[in-house]
Amino acid sequence: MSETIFHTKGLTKVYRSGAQEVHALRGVDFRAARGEFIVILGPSGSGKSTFLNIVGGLDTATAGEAWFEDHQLTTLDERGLTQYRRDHVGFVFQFYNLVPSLTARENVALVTEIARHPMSPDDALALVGLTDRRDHFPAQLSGGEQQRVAIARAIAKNPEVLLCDEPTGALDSATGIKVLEALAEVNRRVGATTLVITHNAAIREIADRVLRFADGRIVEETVNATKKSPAEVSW
Ligand SMILES: Nc1ncnc2c1ncn2[C@@H]1O[C@H](COP(=O)(O)OP(=O)(O)OP(=O)(O)O)[C@@H](O)[C@H]1O
Repeated sequence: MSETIFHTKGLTKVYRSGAQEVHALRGVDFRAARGEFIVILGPSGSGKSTFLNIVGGLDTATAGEAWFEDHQLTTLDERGLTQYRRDHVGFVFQFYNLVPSLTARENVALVTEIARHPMSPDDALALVGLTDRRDHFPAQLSGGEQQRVAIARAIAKNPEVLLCDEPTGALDSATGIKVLEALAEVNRRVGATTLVITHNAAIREIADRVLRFADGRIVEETVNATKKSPAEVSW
């Protein structure tokens, strides 16, 4: 059996505001093998982002366990979580959060300057097919190109894990496919274990495994015997 990189046991998250409680996660048991490409589907409010944020060290659990390799994330303090994120995790969100006054290469270099084992900004931009745009500013790039810069920035520190929350949510399908191609390429070439949250069920076909969340739980899991390349997917 392949090596486990993440696992969770009974992962539970309750948000409290005043007297109100929201049960965002109701006991999630999960395992990911190193290098897997996992797509996460499920209705709005089903707990997908909460789950991703906890395994990414951006949020903490109310109960249960979340492990990355032999680190118990649920016992780390703020400082430990920051270190975990810095050393191991790349994030890609729906909105790219690039620094407008910096070029593509400079945006990526912001991360490589503080990383322990970075690749060069040029190599990261080449992986996402943006070598010829590296001296452009974000305003001179399309939405899809900006998202590919954000992916280059996330992978330039050579993270073991790439966590993506709606990476194609703001993009049309042709542009979204280019972004997915960049993610698939990074997963293949760098071997980063990749989790992608999406509302777009067509994207399931490019995954090794698909998880469906509903009401704070994983209610369905599908293993794809063969996966498609992003270019073969349409929506
Ligand atoms: N900071 C918070 N405070 C209170 N409730 C929250 C907070 N963050 C999320 N929730 C609630 O937890 C539940 C799960 O939210 P979550 O964002 O994980 O769902 P999701 O499946 O990612 O939804 P979407 O697809 O709309 O992004 C929702 O009911 C949400 O309103």
